[in-house]
Amino acid sequence: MTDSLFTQPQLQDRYRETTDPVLQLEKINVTFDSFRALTDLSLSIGVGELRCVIGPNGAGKTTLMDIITGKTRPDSGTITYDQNIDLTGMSPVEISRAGIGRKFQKPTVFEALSVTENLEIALKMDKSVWTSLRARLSGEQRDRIDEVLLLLRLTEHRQRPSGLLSHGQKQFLEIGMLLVQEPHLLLLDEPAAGLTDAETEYIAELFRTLAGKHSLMVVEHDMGFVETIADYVTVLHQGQVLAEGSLREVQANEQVIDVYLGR
Ligand SMILES: Nc1ncnc2c1ncn2[C@@H]1O[C@H](COP(=O)(O)OP(=O)(O)OP(=O)(O)O)[C@@H](O)[C@H]1O
Repeated sequence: MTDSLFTQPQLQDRYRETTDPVLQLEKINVTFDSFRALTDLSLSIGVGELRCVIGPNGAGKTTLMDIITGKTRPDSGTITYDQNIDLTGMSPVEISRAGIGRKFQKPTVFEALSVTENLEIALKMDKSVWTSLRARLSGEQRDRIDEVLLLLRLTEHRQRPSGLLSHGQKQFLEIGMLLVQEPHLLLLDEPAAGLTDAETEYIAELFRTLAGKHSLMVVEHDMGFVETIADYVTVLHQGQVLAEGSLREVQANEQVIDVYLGR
């Protein structure tokens, strides 16, 4: 089922290998007043990779997502998406249209609207809420919504006002709102926060399914969840990359143990 939804190749896909970077950050610096939130940060994420970013509070994880999505402008450095798109001068809307979707930690669904209506709005991000609700969906768009409802286990709740969903269902709906837009790169901030064990297990399985067809960058504190999903982990500390590698490798790193994992 996911195959038909997530294999809409872009023209350049056939020239890409999974080792090619979908996102490259080089020497990014971000300063708030005189505080250095990111310092000379360089990071590369491969096509189809599932990357986890971990690190203590204040390490710069949210700021990292903010500069990728255009919410915050870096003072210096370059951000290259899909090998030749320079994100540094683009607006958040342009970046989203280029294929980068972001899910914030707190669900931000339209609570008065039904589950399906939320997905319809997400499909037509370029229109206002009411215009998009009145606009007719194509058959293909309806199919895509149905597939996402099924994938996120929301089919039987499709007519319910979203405000009546559980916290986990709202998180799933928001992930669905990203998926209907078919992003190439998904940025997810603590997607497992507040989920039940069963929901966490399902979301881990879902992310593993999405990886390969999408690239994912997941910021997460729950090490059990990171262990289940991550191929490769980046540890941030004080706005810099402290370590990178498999979870086992970074867990064995003395500096990572000192500043984040504890002894
Ligand atoms: N707009 C801002 N103005 C001033 N300082 C900021 C601003 N945004 C972030 N900071 C500071 O930058 C540092 C990095 O913050 P950031 O939110 O990116 O960290 P984080 O790793 O996401 O932390 P957490 O795990 O607590 O969410 C923090 O010390 C924070 O106080």
